[in-house]
Amino acid sequence: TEPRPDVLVVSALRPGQMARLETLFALHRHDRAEDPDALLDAIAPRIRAVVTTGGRGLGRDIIDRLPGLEIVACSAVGTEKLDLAACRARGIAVTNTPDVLTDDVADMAMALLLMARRRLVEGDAHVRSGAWAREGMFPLTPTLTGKRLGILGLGRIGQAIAARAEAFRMEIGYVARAPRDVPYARLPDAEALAGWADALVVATPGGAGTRGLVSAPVIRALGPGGTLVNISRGSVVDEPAMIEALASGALGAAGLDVFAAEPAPDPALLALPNVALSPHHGSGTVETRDAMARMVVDNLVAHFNGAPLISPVA
Ligand SMILES: O=C(O)C(=O)[C@@H](O)[C@H](O)[C@H](O)CO
Repeated sequence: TEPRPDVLVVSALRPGQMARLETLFALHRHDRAEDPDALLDAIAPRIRAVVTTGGRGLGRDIIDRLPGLEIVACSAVGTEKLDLAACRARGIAVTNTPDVLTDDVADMAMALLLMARRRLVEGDAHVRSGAWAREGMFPLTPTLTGKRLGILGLGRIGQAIAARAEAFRMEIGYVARAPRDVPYARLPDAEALAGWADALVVATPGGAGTRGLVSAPVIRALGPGGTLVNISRGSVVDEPAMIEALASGALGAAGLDVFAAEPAPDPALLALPNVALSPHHGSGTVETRDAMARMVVDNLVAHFNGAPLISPVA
């Protein structure tokens, strides 16, 4: 029988799919190694595939030490922490896990929009602290119904957010590199979209191409009554400018699932009352993470069977 291909696990998948990997491949646990360097020294020439996650990624430091690497399978849709250029240069295939997480991430966007705009975190505290009985009713908040939602990036997740916002009877506008076949207003750039919208959701990929796209002028254009939601990557937003605007009232509120520094965001952000926070959990459901893990293993099986990959990264 053919020896099982050697696979390096840089970041583990859900338990069920790890068990499946164990049966299909010879696993080498870089993520558990006491001395990962020594492990690589011992097995590097044999490694044909790497398993990783979006948060961990994979850099040249490891890629360059694996002469026989054929495929990198990543459990995430966002691949900005993978050195795609290094993979492309060597013809190494890369796969990610789109589609299976779209609904959960879109739900998270709507949840953060409601939490921030209806001030649900503060309202929860108003009840728990006894302030409701002591001080009376919580202040009124702005509504969502009939308001304008601007979506920055109308890809799969952006469109799923739009579908949900329609159910909330919001008017939708968007910015995208190319016009989409959708019944929404297309605005020329982020600043115009922020000026048009009551709430702005960031749904672009991360990486160099979108770094600081939500700049200080964009945040100013969204304004004191505006709500900013980010379920993409912290790098897309000029975070110091956002913190300043939230503190001064130049920006009304924000709902954030991603940050410039994870897992320890800027303490100034954590102290602001008009921000709803979530620990990069957009895809954080059992069902979705299991589906993402399954997709990683399915891609590896397809690769080693010489079949087309399920979700190759272009
Ligand atoms: O898919 C993505 O791009 C994500 O951000 C999340 O679904 C991942 O869970 C995260 O990258 C951690 O691996």
